[in-house]
Amino acid sequence: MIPIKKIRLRKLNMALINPFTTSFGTFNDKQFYIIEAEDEQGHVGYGESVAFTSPWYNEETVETNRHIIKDFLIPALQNTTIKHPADVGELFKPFRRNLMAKAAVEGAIWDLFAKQQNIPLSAALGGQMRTIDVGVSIGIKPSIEDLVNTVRKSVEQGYKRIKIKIKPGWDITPLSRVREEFPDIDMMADANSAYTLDQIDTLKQLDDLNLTMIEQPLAHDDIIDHATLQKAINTPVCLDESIHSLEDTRKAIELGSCRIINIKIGRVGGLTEAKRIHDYCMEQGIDVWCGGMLEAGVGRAHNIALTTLPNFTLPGDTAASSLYWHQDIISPEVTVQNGVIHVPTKPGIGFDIDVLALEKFTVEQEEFSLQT
Ligand SMILES: O=C(O)CCC(=O)C1=CC=C[C@@H](O)[C@@H]1C(=O)O
Ligand SMILES: [Mg+2]
Repeated sequence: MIPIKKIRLRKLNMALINPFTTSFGTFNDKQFYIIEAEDEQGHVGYGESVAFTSPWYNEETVETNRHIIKDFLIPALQNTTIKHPADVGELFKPFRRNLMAKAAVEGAIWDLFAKQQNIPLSAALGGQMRTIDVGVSIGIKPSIEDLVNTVRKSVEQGYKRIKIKIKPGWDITPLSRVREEFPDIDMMADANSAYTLDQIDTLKQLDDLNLTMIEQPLAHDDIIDHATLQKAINTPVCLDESIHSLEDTRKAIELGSCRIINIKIGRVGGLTEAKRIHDYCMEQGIDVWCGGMLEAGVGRAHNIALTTLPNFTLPGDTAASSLYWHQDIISPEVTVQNGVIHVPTKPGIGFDIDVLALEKFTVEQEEFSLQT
């Protein structure tokens, strides 16, 4: 039984070190919710929502998070006995989608559970890896030289994999230049659904670049055209936005839509579903890696715990805090030594919360008492 006395919603606003460009424009800072679940003994579990302030990645926003968590998810937890964090997903099933809101609340309960059991979150999930390999994600750059210099810096920092964002008009030429400069690096491209099958000839040219994968080249809600594309190219297709559940995963694999899956805890509704997808992909021989959503330290810590599961065979996007934040909300911050993160062994997410930083970045907070 996981007794929860109160749940706190904190809206944070943190300035990004590097602006993040999406189809909605460029973000210079990130607003997001941290969820705190506290028990009678004073243990506090932390979860982080990865929703942005605009619905460019999926249908959720910071504001929809508040509405769904306050008006549906917390009331669903009232007068309910939660025996294990895996029960939370079942409880939230009647509410459609809003997976990032669900994942943030479930994540706080997973962290609280692990702290109550006095075990690391990684152990609670069944993970055993003591170190994890990580890569970096590089956005669209103003020039090819700028891209090459950014790749060089990341390689010198020892990152195990370089992910480069592409779009029509910024694809084969910049990638070829990087490959020319760095013939042996583990390089992948992320298209964020910028292509259609009309550009299949361009996508076929990726096969000359020895990429480890092309991530989400086609529509965000497609697995049919991705299956057509995967049959036409040798480069493994990796799905991100198309996969929201174990069921989506099963269908994509049956159709041959991909050979790799980027698992993001927020996109699939939480750690329980993320673990189910991991386990199914392991049975089916599909490699997985843990994607990033520009998380602060709490979300980063959850990603690290998940990535200790055995089928996370490919470097993920959980890079060091210092690539994103002037100051993170955890202590110590996430650091990367030669492309490797050492998994924390303390109970729960394994990092302390930097309470002063948390307060400094909190722009709003609400607290709800729970009868569980
Ligand atoms: O957290 C990171 O550094 C990775 C961020 C990142 O690459 C992405 C975040 C959200 C959507 C995409 O733009 C992209 C991705 O495809 O994972
Ligand atoms: Mg992606």
